[in-house]
Amino acid sequence: MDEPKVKRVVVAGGGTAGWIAAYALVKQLAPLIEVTLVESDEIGTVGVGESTIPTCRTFHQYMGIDEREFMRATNSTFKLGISFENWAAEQDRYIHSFGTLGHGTWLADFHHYWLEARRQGWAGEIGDYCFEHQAAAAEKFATSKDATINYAYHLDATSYGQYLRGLAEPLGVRRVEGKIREVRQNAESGDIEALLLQSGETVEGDLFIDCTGFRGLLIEQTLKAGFEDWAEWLPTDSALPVQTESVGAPKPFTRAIAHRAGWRWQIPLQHRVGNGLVFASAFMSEDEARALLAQELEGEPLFEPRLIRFKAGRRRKSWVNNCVAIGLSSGFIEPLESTSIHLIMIAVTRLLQAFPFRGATPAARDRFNEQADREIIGIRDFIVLHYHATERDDSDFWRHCRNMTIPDTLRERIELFRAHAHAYQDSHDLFRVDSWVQVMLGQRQTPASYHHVARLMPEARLREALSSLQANISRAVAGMPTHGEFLQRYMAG
Ligand SMILES: Cc1cc2nc3c(=O)[nH]c(=O)nc-3n(C[C@H](O)[C@H](O)[C@H](O)COP(=O)(O)OP(=O)(O)OC[C@H]3O[C@@H](n4cnc5c(N)ncnc54)[C@H](O)[C@@H]3O)c2cc1C
Repeated sequence: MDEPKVKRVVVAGGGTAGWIAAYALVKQLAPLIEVTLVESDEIGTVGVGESTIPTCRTFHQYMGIDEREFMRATNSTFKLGISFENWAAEQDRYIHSFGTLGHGTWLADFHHYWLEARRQGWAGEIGDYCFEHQAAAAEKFATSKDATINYAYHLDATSYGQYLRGLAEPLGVRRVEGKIREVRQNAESGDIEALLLQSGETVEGDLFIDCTGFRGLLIEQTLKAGFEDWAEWLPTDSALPVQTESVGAPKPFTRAIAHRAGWRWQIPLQHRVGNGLVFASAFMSEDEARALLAQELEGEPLFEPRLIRFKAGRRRKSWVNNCVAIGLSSGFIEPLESTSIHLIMIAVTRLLQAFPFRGATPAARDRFNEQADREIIGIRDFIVLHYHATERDDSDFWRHCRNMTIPDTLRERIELFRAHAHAYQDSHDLFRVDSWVQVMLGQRQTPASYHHVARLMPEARLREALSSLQANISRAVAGMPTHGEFLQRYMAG
């Protein structure tokens, strides 16, 4: 085989996206490629992004990351899902867990049988039939060789970048500190040839990964990929993150607590809690948001919250010429279901699988962009569901969300669920049927009917199946340590 044409890879940006990309590229493809990362200490990183989903574990396994070492370095805790509070109605709560709901059949998923049991009047809540859900509700956690538990992490974003840097540099990633002043393109092809830094240094490359965050220095400012704005469906556009001291034992779930113009998060780490208020500036001023956050914080703040403005939407193309945008430069939905780090990891995985050793072809770029589009659209719909399917009527913000026109793709899903309890996961969808069901039910979407096969099951058999499942899960959860106890033991091990 002839020598690869694409050998010098330049990663622009050293936030979570930049260091994930740099580490993965060098770990998997060196010495076929050389990786240089350019980051600016003066600009810094967005500094948030601390809640993940279980795909993070798979990615870490591919990358040979040791769980204990990573958790120690990033003060991580375990996460079993998200507790949604005040979403469907004030004082309401449900958990979207990472678990599987009961056991369905090939004809009908579990929730159809559960709906029949509810009709008969004796079934518990849907979460009673899910191990991760019950464990989260009881604030328990344990991993063991005998039983699987589906989990993710809460991590310290700054330490995570530093940890990955510590893995990447010994493998050969060259880090250049400095501000990119100009991007040099080939006059004919438009391909990027080099980054010119303020120091006068020039960093040349064959393939450029734009991880410069919201500014999209290469993909947008240089290559004009275009941005599709989703503000009509996702009205929040501002966040006030702040860290506080821990109060109490860390919970094995993220809290997403809705307020009158958005929501706030609580992410427990080993050494502190990450908090933040997300709000829609059209419905709440910065001063009001600061006052609300200060009033609701549970621990002592470790610094003054700083305002982050963002735009929900996606880059029209993530891969243009010889530049691939990964991370916030490729789009941002909003952090409600903790999907951004997943999108970084999946984009890096796709890039590794389709690495353009002989130069980027239009077919490779189209395939990459098509996959990225489909996935982010599926996530967008899932997030919009939380805002739109609500009974809240207590503020202009919630009335706007209830009444807004939603994407057709989501409207069809909601109609299907309401009419037939039908939920599905398309091949490009990140979220499984169990996730759609938990959120649909949590947002009080009551199906008018369900698969009649559930009615064919004799009541005694259905009762026996559900009761023993619930009892087995409860027994297992009762025997588990609390999340705090397990964490302490695991970190000491
Ligand atoms: C409020 C909020 C909450 C979030 N919560 C979550 C969450 O819970 N879970 C989750 O998965 N995601 C979350 N995210 C998203 C997550 O923060 C990002 O996906 C992640 O941090 C990756 O960011 P990034 O690396 O793309 O950009 P950044 O962190 O902004 O990094 C950009 C990098 O580019 C460099 N750079 C920029 N311009 C130049 C230049 N001219 N010269 C040199 N270097 C330059 C910067 O110095 C920096 O190193 C959240 C985002 C927000 C806004």
